[in-house]
Formats: sequence, C-alpha cells, structure tokens
Amino acid sequence: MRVLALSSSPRKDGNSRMLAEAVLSGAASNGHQIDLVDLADVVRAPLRDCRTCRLSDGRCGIDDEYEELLRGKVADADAWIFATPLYWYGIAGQLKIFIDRLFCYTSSGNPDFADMIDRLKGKRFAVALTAEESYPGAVVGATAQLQELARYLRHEFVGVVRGVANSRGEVQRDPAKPMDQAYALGARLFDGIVSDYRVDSERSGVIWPTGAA
Ligand SMILES: Cc1cc2nc3c(=O)[nH]c(=O)nc-3n(C[C@H](O)[C@H](O)[C@H](O)COP(=O)(O)O)c2cc1C
Repeated sequence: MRVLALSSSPRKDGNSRMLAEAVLSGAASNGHQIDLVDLADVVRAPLRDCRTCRLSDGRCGIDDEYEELLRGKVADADAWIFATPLYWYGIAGQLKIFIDRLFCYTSSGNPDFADMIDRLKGKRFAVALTAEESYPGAVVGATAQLQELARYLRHEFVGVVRGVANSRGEVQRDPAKPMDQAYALGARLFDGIVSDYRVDSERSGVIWPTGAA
C-alpha cells in the first residue's frame, strides 16, 4: 500500500514532521511504500474566488505544484498522514490551504471533478500533531476538524498521535513516548479495526482475534 505524509510545519526539522516520519517508519516496517511531502514546498497560494480564478476550461488557475501533488501522490495514496503543529489551537495554515484547495478540483466547475472525488475517497487516515501545551483540550478543535474531514471523504480515521513539544526535536523526549506511538500507528495503519458502531450494528462481541499480541 502507498502511504503519503503531508507535513505542514514550515519548520522542516521540527516535531510534527518527526512524528510523521515515525508513522512512515512503522508503515515501512510492514512493507508499505512511504513518501513525505513538505506542503511549504508545494502550496504557494491560498484558495481564491474560483469564479474569477478558474481558467476558461474550468481548471484551477493557481500556478504552483498543488495540482501535480494532488493528481499524483495524494490521489494515488492508500493512506494519508496529516502532520501539523498546533497553531493558535488549530491546524497549521499550510495544511488548511491544502484542504481548502481541494474545492477547486471537487466542485462541479472543474471538468474532472467526478473522477477526482472518486480518487480522494476511501483511504486510511491518521494525524500526527505536536503542541507546546499538554492540556488535553488544546488539540480538540484541530483533531475534530480533521476527523470531520475524514468522515466527509469516507476515509477510515485510524488515529491521532499527539506529542507535547516546543523546541526542535523535543518530541523525542516526551515521556509519553509519542514517537513509539507514531511508529505503532504506522505499523497498524491497514490492520486496525476502525469502528463506527451504531446501535444496530452487527457485532461479534470480540474486537481482537484470539492470539493477537
Ligand atoms: C504560530 C504558532 C502558534 C502556536 N500556537 C500554539 C497553540 O495554540 N498551542 C500550543 O500548545 N502550542 C502552540 N505553538 C507551539 C507549537 O505547536 C509547537 O512548538 C509544535 O511542537 C511545533 O511543531 P513543529 O516543530 O513541527 O513546527 C505555536 C507555535 C507557533 C509558531
């Protein structure tokens, strides 16, 4: 399977990217193909008013490497890892812009929108997030936003790994060991049961197969 991490911190030797790399290492340990993109290298402009920005054939008029990233790596991946620092109790701007600009390719003004919607659906999805504050509520808004995005895109939301860190590399010293958690998350990216039970869901009563470690 192809696992793509989108790292949104402008600090490329920072904590959230390190967590994402650990998720990828875990995925690679199970034979998956891994890749990481720094959004700051690709996404150079925010969403504009599509009515005035679209080209005459309906394609997106913003001239950067976003479309290449989207049509290639993002649409082709089987799992997305979104890595973000907590910025002002939300996700980093680069990541928000990446998400906002999905609109240009999924709204009906774009000639390929139906195909793109198909290609963006049904992936495995995980989040690697770092914040200075350890207060649990600090990351709730950012996490909820990404969870709702995953639901909307019909993804399987596998999990969130959260590190408490500020200076570069400090996430490795977080006593909660988020780097290990990230590795484990990557390793189980495609096997974990992601449940979204309803009251009338059929359930066997057993979550993990007997004999599982
Ligand atoms: C612009 C900015 C806003 C931030 N806002 C918050 C915040 O609201 N809460 C928090 O706990 N940490 C906040 N931080 C700290 C970062 O989330 C923290 O240092 C994180 O580990 C940085 O990740 P990085 O090394 O991947 O860039 C902020 C940092 C910056 C630069």
